[in-house]
Amino acid sequence: MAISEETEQFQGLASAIQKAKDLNGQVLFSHIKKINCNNPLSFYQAGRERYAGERFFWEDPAKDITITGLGNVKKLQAASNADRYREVEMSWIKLQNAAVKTGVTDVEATGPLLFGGFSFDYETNSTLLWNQFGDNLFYIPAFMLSLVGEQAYLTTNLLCSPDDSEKLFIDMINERESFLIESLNGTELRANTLVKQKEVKPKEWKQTVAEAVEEIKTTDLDKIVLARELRLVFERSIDSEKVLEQLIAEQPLSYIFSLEAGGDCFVGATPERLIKKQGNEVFSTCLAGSMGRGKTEEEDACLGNELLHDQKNLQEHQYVVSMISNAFEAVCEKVIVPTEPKLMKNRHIQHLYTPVRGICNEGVTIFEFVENLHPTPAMGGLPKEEAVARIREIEGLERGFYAGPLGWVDAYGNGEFAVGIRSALLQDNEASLFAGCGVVEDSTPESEFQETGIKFNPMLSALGGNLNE
Ligand SMILES: C=C(O[C@H]1C=CC=C(C(=O)O)[C@@H]1O)C(=O)O
Ligand SMILES: [Mg+2]
Repeated sequence: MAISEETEQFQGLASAIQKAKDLNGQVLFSHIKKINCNNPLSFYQAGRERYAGERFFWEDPAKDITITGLGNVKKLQAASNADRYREVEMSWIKLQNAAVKTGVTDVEATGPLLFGGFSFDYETNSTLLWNQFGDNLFYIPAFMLSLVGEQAYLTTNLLCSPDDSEKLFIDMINERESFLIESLNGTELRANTLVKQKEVKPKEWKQTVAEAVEEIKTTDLDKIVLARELRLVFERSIDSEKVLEQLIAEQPLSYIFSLEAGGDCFVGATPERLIKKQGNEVFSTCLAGSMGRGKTEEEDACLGNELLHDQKNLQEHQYVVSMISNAFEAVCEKVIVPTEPKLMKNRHIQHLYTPVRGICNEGVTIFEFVENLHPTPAMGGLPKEEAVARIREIEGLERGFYAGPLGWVDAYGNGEFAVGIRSALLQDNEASLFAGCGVVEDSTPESEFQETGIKFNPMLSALGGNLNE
C-alpha cells in the first residue's frame, strides 16, 4: 500500500473512532481502492472458508456492475411488517450520516453499500425452510469487490466503537486483505452430482390453478401468480460457486445473484428488474407472458411471433405494464413506456418485455420504489392486496425470498433491485427450486404447469438436473 494512502486510511480510521467516542455509538468506516482483479467469482471463492454463510454475489445483465461481498460488519433486519422498507432505509441513513470514507470515494457501487432482500410477503411466518433469512436480510460487507465497467475496486468496511484502536484495525485489515489477495487464484470448482429430483404435489397444484381460474371468472380478481416447488437432492453439499459459474455462462441476459445466510444460500438468474435508480433516473421492467424456445431458428421465431400476438399472454403482460406505469407516474416528472412489448429471449424461455423509464421527483428513494412496486402483477397479481392474500391462502408453499426484491443500495442512494425468480434455496445437499406463472381467465392448468416446468430449467441446468421439455 502506498504510504500516502496508508496515512490517509489511518487518519480516516482515527477520525471514525473519534466520532464514535463523540457520539458514543458505532461509526462506519470505509476505505476504497482500485485493485487488479477481473474475476469476481474468484474473490467469492477466496472467502469460502473465512466468510462462509456471509457472502453475496450480484451481476447485472449489462455487466455494468458486479458486486461480491464477504463477511459483514453489520446485518440489518427490520421487523416483519409493512414498515420494513422504511425501517431498513432509516437504519441505513443513520449509519450513512456518521460514516467516514477514504480512498476513491466517488464511484457508484463502491464504498459503504447495503446488499440483501425482502421476502415476498411479510405476513407469512417463516418456517424451517427460510428461517435463516427471516422476513428481510441485509449485509454491509466486511470486504467487497466491485467491478464497475472495466475497473475493480476493493472496499474494506469497519464498524468502529469508542474503545477501538486504529493500530489494531490496520493490522487486522492488512492481514485479511493479503489473505484474500493470495487466495484469488481459486481452485477448480467441483461439479454437483444429483441423486433425486421430485416435483412437489403436482396434481394439487394443477387443481389450485383450475380453482383460481374459476375465481378469476367469477370475482373481481383479475390475475394471480401461483408458484410451485421442485426438490433436488445431491450426493454432497452443494457448491454455490459452481452454480454461479454455470449461471454466469448460461444466462447472460439475467441478473446473477447469491445471498448466503448461515449454512443456506439463495441463488438464481433472474431476468426481471424491479427498479434501478441512478441519480434521478429510474428504470423498471415489465416481464410477463412466456413461451418456450424453438429447437430451430424458424421454430423459435414462430413461437416468438405467436407469443407477441397471443391474447392470454398479452393480457398477463398488460396488467404489469399498467401497474408499473401508474406507480412511476405517481412519483416521476417524466415517464417513457413503449406501446408494444418486445421479446426477451433467454436460453430456455422467451418473454414479453416492456422497459419503463422515468425521471423521478426530488427526494424519492429507491426503497420507496421497492415498496410501491412490490409485488408487481408479474409476481403477485391484480388487485395487488387481494392477489397476495389469496396466494397466502391457496398456494401451499412458503415463498420466502423467492419472487421478493433483492439488490443493493449505495451511499449515494443509487442502487438496483431485481425480483428473486428463476432461483433456488440451497441447503446442504438439498435444493428447493421455485417457479410461478401468471394465472388469468384464459389459463389452463396443463399449460401453466408446463410453463412453470420450463421456468425451472435455468436452475436445473446450472445444478445438473434433468430439464423439462
Ligand atoms: C413468477 C415467475 O415468472 C414471472 C415472470 C415472467 C413471466 C411470467 C409469466 O409469464 O407467467 C411470470 O409472471 C417465475 O419465473 O417464477
Ligand atoms: Mg405466464
